[in-house]
Amino acid sequence: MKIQPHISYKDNTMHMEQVSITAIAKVIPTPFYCYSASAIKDCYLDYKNAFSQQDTLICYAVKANSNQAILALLANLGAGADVVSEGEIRRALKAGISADKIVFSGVAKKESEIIFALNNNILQFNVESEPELTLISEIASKLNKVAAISIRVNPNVCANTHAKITTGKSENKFGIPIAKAREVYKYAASLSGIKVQGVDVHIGSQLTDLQPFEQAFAKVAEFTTLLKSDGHDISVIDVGGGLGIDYDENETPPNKDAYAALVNKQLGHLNCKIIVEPGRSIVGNSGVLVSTVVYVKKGEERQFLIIDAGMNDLIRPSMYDAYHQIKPINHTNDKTECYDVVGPVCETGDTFTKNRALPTTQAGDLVGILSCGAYGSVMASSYNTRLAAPEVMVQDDHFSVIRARPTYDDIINQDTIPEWL
Ligand SMILES: Cc1ncc(COP(=O)(O)O)c(C=O)c1O
Ligand SMILES: N[C@@H](CCCC[NH3+])C(=O)O
Repeated sequence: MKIQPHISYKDNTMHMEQVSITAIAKVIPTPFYCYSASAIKDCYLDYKNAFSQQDTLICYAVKANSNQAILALLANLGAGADVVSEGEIRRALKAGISADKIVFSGVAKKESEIIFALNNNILQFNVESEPELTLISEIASKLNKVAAISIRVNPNVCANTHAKITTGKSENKFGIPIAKAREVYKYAASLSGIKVQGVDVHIGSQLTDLQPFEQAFAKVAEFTTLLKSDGHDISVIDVGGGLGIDYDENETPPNKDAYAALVNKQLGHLNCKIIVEPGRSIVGNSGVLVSTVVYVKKGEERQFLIIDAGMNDLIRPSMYDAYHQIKPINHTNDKTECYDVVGPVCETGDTFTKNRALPTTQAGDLVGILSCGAYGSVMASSYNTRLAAPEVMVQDDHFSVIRARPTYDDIINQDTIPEWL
């Protein structure tokens, strides 16, 4: 039985591609993240095919999952990168993504990061404010460099997603209000060390319908036409990321073909190079967080499945009330019971789901939390002095550890006790 393109049950055991997750858990203690290389590759190629009629660069949003193995896999396929820090630029370069395919987003680019990006000759800065523009101009002039820029416009569009991941409303910190952006382009064109080349927009993440994109892109199209009539040489439109995935079995977010067709319909006539910055829709459904049930605890009102993964490993449910499918790794029981699935962290919010019907489960059983490839391991912390879950990548019939579990010494020795104590 298939549960996701590269995840299925064979002999009642969950397999990722052809590898039994139980077999992995015999050698890697839980909790661990497990990713399918083929799932990532297929999602990237779906984008590539969807945009094959348009001059497009797919810049994977590194923040979604920045493991070097995933970046290298995407680099080998020709992907560029959307980055938001010097650290992510370093990761992308080290994985083999060339600088001329790197776009730098983010509201708080610091001087040192701008210097680093300019010295590495990245493709484009996505500028989010006037002070940032001034600073980039000053630094570029000093370094005798020219910074190619797009300005991220904020179209004030409702993305119909969770408030904490909505970025294109006027109350959000991102971008420059589209109504004010014309003046800012004029200012940008007057600055030394700046080459105005494009327009950028990103309205939020986990969008499950195309209508907000349509609204935003319509505004961007109209604005780009205006900029061109003002004499700006606009050759790039960066449409950001945000395409959602199916966390729930019943969800059917738009596919990449429909999304690409919309981009073409709204922006194709402008004859610009299109940059897309997908994160979640490339890696999200490739990953499972595998965990062991430590105890089954019967409370007065609830029954708790206490597992060895916590909110420090996967914060999405406690941070955004996010839904993730939870499945037994060994499906041996057709009877179901209702459980709250909780982790070991000393917070009531360390809850993955409440009152969910799951196959009857016992201590020692393995469970898989699905769709954890994006914004899972990258958002992990060592809260409660817990060791970061290792990461494993599967391809066909083999797997490799792509990030090992640190040791307690690794994390405890990061602290130093001042000698005066
Ligand atoms: C500027 C920018 N680009 C791309 C992304 C990637 O978004 P997603 O993972 O939803 O595709 C984000 C995250 O929301 C972002 O802030
Ligand atoms: N961290 C968010 C997505 C944020 C996207 C970054 N701008 C999530 O897990 O859904």
